[in-house]
Formats: sequence, structure tokens, C-alpha cells
Amino acid sequence: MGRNYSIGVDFGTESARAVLVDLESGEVVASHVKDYAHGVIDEELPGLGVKLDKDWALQNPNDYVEAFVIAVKEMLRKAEGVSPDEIVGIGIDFTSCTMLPVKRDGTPLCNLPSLRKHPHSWVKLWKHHAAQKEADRLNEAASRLEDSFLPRYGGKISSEWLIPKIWQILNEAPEIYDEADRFIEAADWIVWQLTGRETRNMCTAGYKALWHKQKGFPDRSFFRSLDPRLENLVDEKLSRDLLPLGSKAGELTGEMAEKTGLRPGIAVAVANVDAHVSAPAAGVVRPGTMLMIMGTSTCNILLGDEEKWVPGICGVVEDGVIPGYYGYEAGQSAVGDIFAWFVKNGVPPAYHREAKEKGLSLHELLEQKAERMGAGESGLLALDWLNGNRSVLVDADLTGLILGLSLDTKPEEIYRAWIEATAFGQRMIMDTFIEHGIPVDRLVACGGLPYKNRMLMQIYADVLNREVSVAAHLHTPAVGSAMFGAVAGGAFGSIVEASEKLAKLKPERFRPNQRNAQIYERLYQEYRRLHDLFGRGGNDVMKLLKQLKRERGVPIAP
Ligand SMILES: Nc1ncnc2c1ncn2[C@@H]1O[C@H](COP(=O)(O)OP(=O)(O)O)[C@@H](O)[C@H]1O
Ligand SMILES: O=C(CO)[C@@H](O)[C@@H](O)COP(=O)(O)O
Repeated sequence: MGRNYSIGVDFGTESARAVLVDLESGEVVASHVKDYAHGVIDEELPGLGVKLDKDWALQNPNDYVEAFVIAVKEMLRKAEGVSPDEIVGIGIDFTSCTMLPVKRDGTPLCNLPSLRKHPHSWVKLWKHHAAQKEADRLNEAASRLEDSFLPRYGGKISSEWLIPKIWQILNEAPEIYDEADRFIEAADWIVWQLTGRETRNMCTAGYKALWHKQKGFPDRSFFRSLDPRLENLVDEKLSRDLLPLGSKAGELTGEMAEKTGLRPGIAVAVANVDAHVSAPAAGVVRPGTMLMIMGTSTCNILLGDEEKWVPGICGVVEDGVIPGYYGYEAGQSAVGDIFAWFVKNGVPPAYHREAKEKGLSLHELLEQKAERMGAGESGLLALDWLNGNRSVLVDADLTGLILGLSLDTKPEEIYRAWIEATAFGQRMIMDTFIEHGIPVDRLVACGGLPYKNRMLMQIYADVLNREVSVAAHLHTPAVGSAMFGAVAGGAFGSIVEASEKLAKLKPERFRPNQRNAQIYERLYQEYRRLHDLFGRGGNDVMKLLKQLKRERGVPIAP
């Protein structure tokens, strides 16, 4: 008898990554990454000459199908000796909330020639930030509810989420709202394309669409209070029929099988979210371990036995990550993006020359120079809010700050200070969880950064004063999706069982250096003071600076 394999496909912001996982060894035997043909559409609708406003971020749903087909086909080609008959399941994960309006049969409205030129008919990507007005009004209305859902979401709903995005469509393009038979997460839509049937997952419903396992969606009266036309939104254009993570959404259609070279009828798992699906792949299936998915931004996932209200988190959802537990999500809006910004804007020509001579990237050169320093040696302390603060302040209007600059300050000291600032931001998140009764004993990291910068990982271990393990697979979300695919295909009884057999961490752990940890403890106390002063209304100078820019007519990034 042959071996069993499962496929996981992670739909990220720029590309889809497919992996084939051996269900005996847990090894990734083949993988392939396919960039989306149109990437992120944030200036103009491709080939149509329709300009977009500055905080729009759209995608083309046809790119997802194409990326799936090519990534899976290429992955299969690389997996020599594996027969499609040995593949038991497929799981997918997506960025979220990435959503689109469709007809009853799943046709995206942007594929209808009559609606193609209308930006509201396209996919709204997770970082589409143009529904802030709707999010503000929703938060205001929700704060007046007697049994408000806001505390479950850390106190505020983000403009990135489903209801603000739908409401923006209704406000700005009622004709598109009327044409849409369904609004659906791209995660569920791609599963629909694979199986030929519409299903909805509990994870995105819980984190992004205000659904609660016991209470369901907010009442119709709440939606009516937002806009009478939204009263029946859930029944008319969403669904109350939600499937739990780990269940089977359906089977691969003959058409998709033919396009990809797979076998028709393979089990397809219910859709999931990129951050959440990483937990089982990194072995995070019980309370006590905080997962850090570290890349351009950082997402945190943590499990608990009870539903507790933690201020400033993105949300808590029962069964939202691992069935049987409450899944907590938090995050930082910019992490790798800050280092990218500094490397682009803050490094003198001599460093560029040196990096070239040594055959290093600028990141690697700065790491090499900065790792010779100990904690506190740069004389700098920074606030990491260059793209606002997601957790725990939930304030997109905050900006960055660096303190302690002198005429002697070197680029590597500033680079290190930004890394330390992001680690202090993680410490704020971790401490907020602990202060509200959700313990954190261990940390596991995945995403791109842990594989790129060892100094960064050591700084995190020192600042957090905890051991940090790193997930073994670079494509952690795709491996997590493959695990859910294997569960849907019946190879495992539960996702916990799959994780216990297949999850892998790198053998090496980053252990805190006590000398540095003590110094960082002192610096962190100062970070907290600055954090509260500038982030909790003690001094609103950051907002004044933004306001002045607005008054001077300078466009401000979302
Ligand atoms: N050596 C490095 N040290 C620190 N950050 C790095 C390094 N190399 C790249 N980066 C940052 O990593 C980020 C990309 O992370 P990655 O996890 O690969 O992508 P994504 O979050 O888009 O999936 C970029 O923001 C980039 O600035
Ligand atoms: O917000 C979530 C998950 O809830 C992510 O999908 C979103 O931040 C996008 O993550 P990436 O930056 O693509 O890793």
C-alpha cells in the first residue's frame, strides 16, 4: 500500500503557496509558490483605467483560481513518485477579512461585463481601509448595546472586517449591494470553486463577522439601527449555516481535478485563516503557548479554557482555532515593514557599498553589526507604531517615535532599536493577556522573520524573558492547512491528533540571556511609560502632527 499525503494551500497577500505533506513523516515533500497575476490592486482597475482612492486594496478572484491550479500542478510535478491516488485531502487558508460579492452560483460580480468597471464589484483585500467611516459608526452603535459584542473584540471593530466592508458597498454603490446575492470570505469562495458547493466556516464568522457560538450574529434590530437596508443581511446575503474547523466542506470536482491533475472526489476541508491555521502546524493545540506569526506584520494566537475579555485584542472565538478551546487573536500592524522602511530610508551609501562587497543584504549587514552590541548599549528607545497600533491600543492614528538620538548614533543602533521596539510591543500584548487571566508559559514563532534574523529572535527571547521555539516549516500556514485537509480526508480523528503526529519545531530554542533580560526589563518599564503617555491620551502630539499634515493637504497613508 502507498503512503498517504495531504495538500495545503496558503493564500497570502501576494501569492498562493502549495505544499504536499507526507502524513507518515510530517515532511513537506514538494511545494510551489505562484504569485497572483494582478497582485494587490490599489491604484487602478487592471486594464480598465478606473482609478482607486488611496486607502483601497482590491484583488482579482480569478487570480486565486489560477494560482491554485498552477501551484498545485507544479507541486505535483516536483513530487516525483507520488501518485494522486495517495492524496487524501486538501485544506486551504486565506488572509482575512478578504471578501467579495457574488451571484447565487458563486460568479463574482466583477466577472459580469456590466459590473466589471465598478470597483465595489471586486474582491476587497484584508487591508482595504476605506470603510473606516462605517467601522466608526458601527463601533458607536455597538457601544450603546446592552449586551454588546465589543468586549469580545478588545473594545473596537476594525475597518478591515466584514460588516464595515459590506456597509461601505451599500453606502457607496447600492446597485452592487442589490446585485450581490451573497457576500463571502475569499476563503469560503475558493472552497466553493473546489467543491462546487457553498460552505461557510466558523473561524472567519467568529473573528471577522461578529458571530458567537452561543449568541449567533447580532440581532436584526442592530443591523437595522445601522441602516434599515441591512436588517436582513445575515439571512439574505450571508448564512447562519456555519461549519466547524476540521470538518469536510465537500469533494474536489471533476473540473478542478482535470485542471490540476488531482483525483476527483478528494476531501476538501472547510476554509480557515492564515494566522489561525498555523497553530496546529507549530504544535500550538493547548493553552499556555503564544504563537507569533512574524513577517510584514505579526499576528498572535493563544488558546484559553474560558472566554475572557482582554482589552485591545482582535477577538476571542470559541473553537475559532482548535475545537474545544477559546482562540484569542492579537497583533502588531507593522514589524518587518518597519525594518524594510529603515533599510530603504535610513542607511548611508557606505553601508550599501559594504553590503555589496561582503555579498550581504542590508538587513544581514545591519544584523552583523548590531549583534555585537548588548542590551542598552545603543542608548535608544523606540515606539513601534509606524503603521499605527493594532494591539493593545487599537489606534491607527498613532505613529513612531525614537528617543535618545545623538550625533554618535549609528544606523545599526537604530536598526536594533526598531527590533527592540517591536519586541516591547509583543511584551505589551503578552502582559495584557497574562494580566487578564490568560497564561503564557511558552512562545513559538513562525512566519518569515524567525528564519531570516537570529539576532531578532534572541532579542525577543530576552525582552519576553521566555524561551522561544521556531516552527520547522517555512510555509507553516500551508502545512497547517494540509493537516486540516488530512482530518477532512479521514486520515486523523482530529486536528489535535494530526498536530501531535506531524507538527515540528526546530531543535534549537532561543533562551533568554539573563543579563540582557534584566536590562530589557528596565527599558520595557520605560517603553510602557511612553506607550501610555502617547497612546492613552496623556499627550496627543502624534495626532496633532497628523492633523497638521491633513490641514496642509498632504495625503496620509491608512
Ligand atoms: N534579515 C532580515 N531581518 C529582519 N527583517 C527582514 C529580513 N529580511 C527581510 N525582512 C523583512 O521581512 C518581511 C517579510 O516577511 P515574510 O514573513 O517573508 O513576508 P509576509 O509577512 O509578507 O508573509 C519584510 O517586511 C522585510 O522587511
Ligand atoms: O488578519 C489576519 C488574520 O486574522 C491576516 O490574514 C492579515 O493580517 C494578513 O496577514 P499577512 O500579513 O498576509 O501574514
